[in-house]
Parts: sequence; C-alpha cells; structure tokens
Amino acid sequence: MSGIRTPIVCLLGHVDHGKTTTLDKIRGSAVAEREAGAITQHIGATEVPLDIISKVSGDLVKKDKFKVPGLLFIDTPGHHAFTSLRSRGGSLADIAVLLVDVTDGFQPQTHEAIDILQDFQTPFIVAANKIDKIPGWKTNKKDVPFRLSYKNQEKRVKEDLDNRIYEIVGKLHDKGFNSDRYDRLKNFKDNVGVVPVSAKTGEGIPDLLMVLIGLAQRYLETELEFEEEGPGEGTVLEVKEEKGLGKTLDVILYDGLMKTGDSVLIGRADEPVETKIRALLKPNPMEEIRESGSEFSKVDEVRAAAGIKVAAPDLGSVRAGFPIRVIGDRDTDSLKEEMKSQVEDVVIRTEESGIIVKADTIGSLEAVIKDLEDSDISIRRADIGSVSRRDIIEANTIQEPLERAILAFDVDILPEARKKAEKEGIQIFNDDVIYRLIEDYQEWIDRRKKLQKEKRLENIIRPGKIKILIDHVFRRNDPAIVGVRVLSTIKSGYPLMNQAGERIGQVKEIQDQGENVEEANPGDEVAVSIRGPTVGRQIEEGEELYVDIPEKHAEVLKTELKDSLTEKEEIVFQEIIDIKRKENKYWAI
Ligand SMILES: Nc1nc2c(ncn2[C@@H]2O[C@H](COP(=O)(O)OP(=O)(O)OP(=O)(O)O)[C@@H](O)[C@H]2O)c(=O)[nH]1
Repeated sequence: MSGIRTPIVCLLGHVDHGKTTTLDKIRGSAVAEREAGAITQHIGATEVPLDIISKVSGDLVKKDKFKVPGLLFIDTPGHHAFTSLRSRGGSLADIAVLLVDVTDGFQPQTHEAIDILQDFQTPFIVAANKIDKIPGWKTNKKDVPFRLSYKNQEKRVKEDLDNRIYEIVGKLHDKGFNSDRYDRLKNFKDNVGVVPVSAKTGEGIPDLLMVLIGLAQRYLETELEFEEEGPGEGTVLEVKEEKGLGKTLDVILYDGLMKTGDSVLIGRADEPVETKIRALLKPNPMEEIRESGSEFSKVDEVRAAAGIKVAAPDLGSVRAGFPIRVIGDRDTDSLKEEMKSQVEDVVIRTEESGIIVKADTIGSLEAVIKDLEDSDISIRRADIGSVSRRDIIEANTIQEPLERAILAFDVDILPEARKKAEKEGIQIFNDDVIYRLIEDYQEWIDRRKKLQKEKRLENIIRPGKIKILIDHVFRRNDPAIVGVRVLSTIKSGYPLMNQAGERIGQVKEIQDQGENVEEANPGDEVAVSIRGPTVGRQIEEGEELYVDIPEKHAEVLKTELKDSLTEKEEIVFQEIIDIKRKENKYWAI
C-alpha cells in the first residue's frame, strides 16, 4: 500500500542564529497542545502532526486540505543531517529551514548552509529570526501568527523589519534565489519564502509551520509517496553505546518499513555488514521513564519517516552518515555492491598529492570535500574517523611542505597521532565549523608562503657600490685588502665588477675598526678583502666598483623588491643596469 510519509525537516544556520531555540519552541508549542494529538518524540527527531500544526497556526492551516501527515524535525541541527548516502540522492532532509538572525544578517555559515542546500537541491525557507530584538518591537502576545504581531508595531519598527528583510532578499538574490516575505509570495516553488519569527516569543512560529507544511504538500507530494510495506531504508545519525544494549544506532528511516528480526545491510568504509535487528527502540516520555526507570521501550515495527534506535550485533565500524537498508526479498549481493560503491564514491579517494581530510560523518566529509574543491585545494585522502597514527605516517610521505597537513572536522585526534605529528612536523587543523577549518589552513599556507618568500628575498643580491680609497691598500692580492668608502650597501659574499662590467672578484670579509661585519652601509669607511683581483692590475686605487648582480636577482629587484630599494640603491641599480646593457641590450628587461 502506498501513502504519503512525513517530510523530514532540518534546521540550518550560523552559530547562535537560533536553531536550538527554534526547535525547542516548536517542540514546546506542540507539547502545550499535547491533548490535541500525539506529539511524538522520536530518536533524534521530533514529529509534529498535522493536527497540532493546524491548531497552533489557527486559521492559517486547514487540516482537511492536507495529505502530508505532519513534519519530522531532525533534532541535531546543521550539516549532520546532510548526506548523499540516500538511495534517491540528495540530502536526508526533504525540506530545510535556514535560520538568519535579522539583527546579524548573513554570516559565513549562512553562506555555507545555502551552498549545501543548493548542492543537494533541497527546497528551503528562511526564518528571519529574533524579530523581537528589533529596536522598539512590542510583543503583545506570545506564539501568535506574524501578521497579528506586525500590525501592532509602530511604523518605523515595521520599516526597520522590512529593510532587514530586503537585505536578506538581496543576499539570497546574490546566491541566485528569488525571495520575498512569505505573505507577499504567490509561488513558493520558484521563490524562497522569508518568514519573520521570534524563536523566543513564538511570534511567527505558526507561520513557519504553515509555510513548511504548505511547501511539502504542494511541491513534494510525489517525492513523499512511499510503499508503506516496502523494505526500510534509512541513514545512521549517530552510533551510541547504551547501558544494557551495547552499541546501538540512531537511525532516521526515510522510506518503507523496518521490523524487529529484519535482516539489514549497513554501510561501512570497506564492506557493508549484514546483521539482524535485535530490537527497535523508541524513547519513553519523561513520566514513563520515572515509572519504569527505562529510557526506551521496544516496538515491533516502524514506518517512515521516523527516528528509531536500532540494536543489532556486529555494529563494529559503523559510523554516522552510513546507510542502513532492510534486505527484504532483494538480492543481498547486488544490494551490497550498490551500497559499497555509494560509500566508496565519497570515502575512498586516493590521489598522489594533496592534504588528508578526516570528518565525523559522511555528510560532513562530503561538505568539507566540496568546499576544499571549491577553494582549489587538492585532497590526497578523505576518510571518516579520528586522526590516527596511520594518518600522520601517510602525511609524512608527502613531499610538498604545504600539503603536509591534516584537516580534521569535528573528530578526535588520538594522543599517539598528536605526538607523532609534532615529531614529524605535520600540521593538524581541527574545528567543527567548515569555513573556519579551511580558513585556518589557508592562513597557515599564506604564512608559510610569506616566510618562504622572505627567505628567498633575503638571499637576493642587492645593488651595492664602493670606492677604493687612495693610499689604503693593505694587501695587493690573495686576497686583496683595501680600504673603501661604501656608496651603497655591500655584504660579504657579494660578487664585484668594474665599471666596464667585468667581474673582478668577490667580497670575502668586511672589517669595521678591526671587527668583522656582515654588511657595510652608505658612508661607512671599512676594510674589505676581495678574493680574485690584484691591486694595480684588475683594480686600482680610487676606482669605483659595483656589485655584479645576477640577472635573475635583478628581475626580482625590479618586481617583488622594487618598493624595498632605498633611494641610493635605486640610483646604483640604474647604473648597474646601464653597464650591463652595454654588453646585453636585453639584460633584465
Ligand atoms: N531575543 C531573542 N533571542 C533569541 C532568539 N532566538 C534565539 N535567541 C538567543 O540566541 C542565542 C543563540 O540561540 P541558539 O538557539 O542556541 O542558537 P543556535 O543557532 O542553535 O546556536 P548553535 O547551536 O550554537 O549553533 C541564545 O542565547 C538564544 O536565547 C529570538 O528569537 N529572540
């Protein structure tokens, strides 16, 4: 028998823009209306039935017009709900709510969330949250539809809100979405509805629920059709150790039916594992926990969409983000192959060069990979799980210094891995926000590049010039030692040429009042030893000598170091160029 299942809804948004508060509010309003119908707390999700939505939103939703049974909100907000390991592709969420704090506007994770939604082609609405924080906003009554609150506001407050919404509309436009305040929109399919809400006071929350259910009803109906008796398909949201049960899986079932005793395949990094469902568990409400002392109670079967805890043997290396499928009367081997290739598409990537990426779930791994690709950062291997010693050993085989790095998204770094990384000089970046992780890596690269550049530039031979003083020859050759006046800085080791452009030797040492110095500056009178020439033959008292700059160095001086040349150096550099170009017209052009 086919039916329409509950759409799965996920909340996304920048840190502190109100995801948790909005979920709590939705749960809270549903709980307040408990007597009207069963609000069901699932594992990892909250189901708000149509009855409640209809009641909460008053005349906004006429329940007899809807076939969608309600909304299933995933409790863990954010990227965790996004995974492509779903048979039909796309995200685990059917629809999403993007939270934007109206007083804070678009922030990095808002952009990140939109990119994810765009990638997975997930329809979404925007909740313009915290309207109660707009200066002058008056909350007369809590949990009321937006329109009732709005009409009581002063004109300037209304204008303020409208301006903030236009800002959001503008930002969405830049991202390629048409949008408007939801009550000014006719078509939600090609436009994104912006619903002003306050998760704190509940103003606009009825509208949010109404728009969501309307969107699901109108545009997702065919996608929400499912075989109620078909083999269950789901995604692992979390792997948890439970007292008395051992390792269990929190699963969001998005299709079909799952029963105790069913044989299932669960994806893993290498091969899917075949196992049998020992128990399906749902959470007990608070009062039942108090009575029975047990957090869960067993159920024989569960239908999509639902959040359920699965107890089964052999859950060893199963991780969040992997698919779980009831085998039913399907061929186990071909199903296994199909699941394996799905997992491999994401997890197993081995390139010759690039960084190593680790993440907690397949969904987040995909999101990180995508962002790295967008930033043109190559990846050697992307994988799920903690950063281990093995990862460091692999990173240590990488030649390119800027790729000797591991980007770890929301995972542990095992102590022995950290130790080894320190020893081998492997850089580990760890964050639970994708853009920050990538930003940190890029900043590190920039810093290293700058250092490399500084080192390289330090070694560039600069334009120097000296004049040999009369009556200051201390030794004629091997090496020649003469007193000089410095006209433009010289350093020991610099090659020297005469005014005809002939190489005459190399500065060996510089002595200033009997002390060896590395360099001598304009105006200094110092003694230099010059390897190569003999005074009276290749060099003469009173002669001016130039530093014989290699052509490659001259090119760097003309470009990257141009601004660092002193006035004196600039003049001398031009003299050197003139000398060189007598011989070679195109020298350092
Ligand atoms: N005034 C006001 N404050 C709000 C509203 N919604 C959320 N807040 C406050 O904003 C702060 C952040 O809200 P959360 O719900 O924790 O935000 P979040 O997006 O879940 O944050 P993370 O889980 O850290 O990403 C909390 O102090 C909330 O009380 C609102 O509508 N109005």
